[in-house]
Amino acid sequence: MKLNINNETGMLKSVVLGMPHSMGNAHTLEESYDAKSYHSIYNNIYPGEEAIVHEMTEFEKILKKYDVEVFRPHIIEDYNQVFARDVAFVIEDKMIISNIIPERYNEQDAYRKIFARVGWKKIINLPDTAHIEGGDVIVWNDFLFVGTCFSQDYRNFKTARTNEYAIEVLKDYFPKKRVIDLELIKNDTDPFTGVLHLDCTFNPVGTDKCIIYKEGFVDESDYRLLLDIFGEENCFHVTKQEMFEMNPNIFSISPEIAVSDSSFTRLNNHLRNEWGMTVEEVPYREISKMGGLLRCSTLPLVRE
Ligand SMILES: NC(=[NH2+])NCCC[C@H](N)C(=O)O
Repeated sequence: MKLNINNETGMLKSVVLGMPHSMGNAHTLEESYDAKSYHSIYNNIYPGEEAIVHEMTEFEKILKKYDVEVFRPHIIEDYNQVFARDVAFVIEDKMIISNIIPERYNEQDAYRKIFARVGWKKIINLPDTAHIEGGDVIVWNDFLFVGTCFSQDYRNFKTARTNEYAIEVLKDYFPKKRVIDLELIKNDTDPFTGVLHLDCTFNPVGTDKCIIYKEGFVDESDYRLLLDIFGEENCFHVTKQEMFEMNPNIFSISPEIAVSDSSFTRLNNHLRNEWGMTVEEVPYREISKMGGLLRCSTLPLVRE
């Protein structure tokens, strides 16, 4: 397989979709490692497997409808494998294996066959202390946007998944990319305040547009920079409630086609009516309760 990812929206050819089966029981509050799951466990609304299987099956149908080749990780018993995005990520023709949070280490085992297809020459392993997850990495042509946490107490946050060292290493591997680090607000228990990954607060769509939540950024100047890059009129601003519902985390099949949650009325109308896009709607409310959505469930391998 020849990997090829230069941006977020090029015509999708191959993708890994996470695995809903045998996801195990809900964690305890103490064991949870993202604010949205914490909130769901606390309120006794953490989803069951049947609902998750249904939602991912609906998503897969849309991918197949557009002739996308869909790979799946193999099933690890009683282990949540819904969010393929974070396990590894592709930049150009290289696959970088994430140094993911320890609670999710085992997920990588299930990708052995996929890694073998990619071939070791195209795989980059990072030094152990370079922490990074695919949800924090957004490739956008010459730009590489990376969500991070520079705070002193980085290690105290389970929701801080990407550190400065990983960004430095990425710069060495991709010297031609303009790497933009974006510091994100972290909070392990309040999903209305903290953002887990960059793709929970910002996501490009089309060829020159994006969805963005201002309060996800520590520095307003980072938010302003993104507005400058995309142009104010090309940015769809989401509210706090919409961020909580995970509106930024939709998934593009091409510059013209996005897969979105059927409950995102304001966003979907905007994509269709203002930006002329085709929006494929899938039910994804239950998955959203585990801290990710459509982008998080995928790991794109080839885009045209
Ligand atoms: N790219 C993403 N935003 N992924 C969401 C992952 C959610 C998962 N519960 C975690 O905490 O790791």
